[in-house]
Amino acid sequence: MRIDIVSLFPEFVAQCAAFGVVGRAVERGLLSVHGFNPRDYAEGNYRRVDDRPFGGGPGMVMLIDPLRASLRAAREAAPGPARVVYMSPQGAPLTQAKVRELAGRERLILLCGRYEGIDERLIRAEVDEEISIGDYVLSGGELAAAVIVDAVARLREGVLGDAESAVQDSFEDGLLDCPHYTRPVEHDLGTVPEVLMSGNHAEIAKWRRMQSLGRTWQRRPDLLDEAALSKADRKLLEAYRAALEA
Ligand SMILES: CN1CCN(c2ccccc2CNc2ccc(C(N)=O)cn2)CC1
Repeated sequence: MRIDIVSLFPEFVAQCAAFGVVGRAVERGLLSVHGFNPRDYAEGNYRRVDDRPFGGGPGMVMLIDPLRASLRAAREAAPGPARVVYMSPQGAPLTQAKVRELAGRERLILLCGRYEGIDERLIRAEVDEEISIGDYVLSGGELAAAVIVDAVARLREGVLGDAESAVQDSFEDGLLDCPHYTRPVEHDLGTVPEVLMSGNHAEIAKWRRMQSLGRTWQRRPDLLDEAALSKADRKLLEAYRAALEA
């Protein structure tokens, strides 16, 4: 998979692909991340990439042509169609389902806005979809792009070993994750739930599923569509609730 980043600070995003599982994926050639800086494609001796907004108001707006030239350079840097994604507060909320869809593509171009944003005509002509990583404002789209790089990369075949498998990830099945424990069993901060020491893998799986269901119900009821739960899941959630009242 190739991901191109159009940004005034491309090394910022490239750094996010230099560590951990994503860094290893890049080393192994499963993924490549390349930066394109609109300033390198800006005309004139001031190499302007922004200008004042028509209609007045504070701040500056990114100019069309340096961005358009950067996007063209990114497209031409490698074969094959690329999906152009613009990270902005006006985008569709990023979900794990959307991450899975983006991870299925061979090429992405992530467009990072600075200043007050980008001339709308460039967005309409070049952007395939706008995505927001949450309802808050960042000083630039680079952190949002880094989120997409990480979330997408870890779903690519071969990136995560069995040990780190994304399959049990929370949100993979639409639920929050269960609690995790490791050594020591006895600690002044408490002990480890008995079931996890039982070696009974069916019971352990049931306990973990119950915890995921219960925590989702408690913390993110918006994620829990109780109607869509299997009978077994509904029973587990009942057991979780009953244990709270006990
Ligand atoms: C002071 N201005 C800085 C630039 N910004 C802006 C405006 C338009 C596009 C990109 C940006 C870059 N910022 C982002 C980007 C994404 C997210 C997200 N939620 O995904 C939050 N912020 C508007 C505000």
